[in-house]
Amino acid sequence: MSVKDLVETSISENKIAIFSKSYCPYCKRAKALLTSKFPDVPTKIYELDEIEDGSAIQDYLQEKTGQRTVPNIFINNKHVGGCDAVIGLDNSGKLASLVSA
Ligand SMILES: N[C@@H](CCC(=O)N[C@@H](CS)C(=O)NCC(=O)O)C(=O)O
Repeated sequence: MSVKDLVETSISENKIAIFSKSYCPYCKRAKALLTSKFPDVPTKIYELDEIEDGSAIQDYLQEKTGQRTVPNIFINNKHVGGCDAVIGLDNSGKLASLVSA
C-alpha cells in the first residue's frame, strides 16, 4: 500500500486517526485526552518514529494538510490539527460533537 493510500484509508476508516511520535509530549497529551474521553471510539494511532514509512507519511501529511508537526489529528475524516487544536476544541465544548458527527 502506498503512503498516500495508508493515510487516506486510515483517516476514512477510523473516527479518530492520530499521527504521532512515541516520545513527543504534545502527542502524549493529545492521545491521553482523546483516548480517555472517547474510549469506545475507533481510534488508530501511528507512531511515526517506530514505523518504516514514518518519515514518508510525515511528508505526505505536510503535503496534504500543510502541517508537518505531530500530533497530526483527523476526526471523522477531517483534519483537526495538533495538540493545541484538540485542547482548544475540548475547552470550547466542540470536541464531543465533532467526534459523534
Ligand atoms: N503546537 C504543536 C506542537 C507540536 C510539536 O512541536 N511537535 C514536535 C514534536 S514534540 C514536532 O512535530 N517536531 C517536528 C518533528 O518531529 O518532525 C501542537 O500543539 O501539536
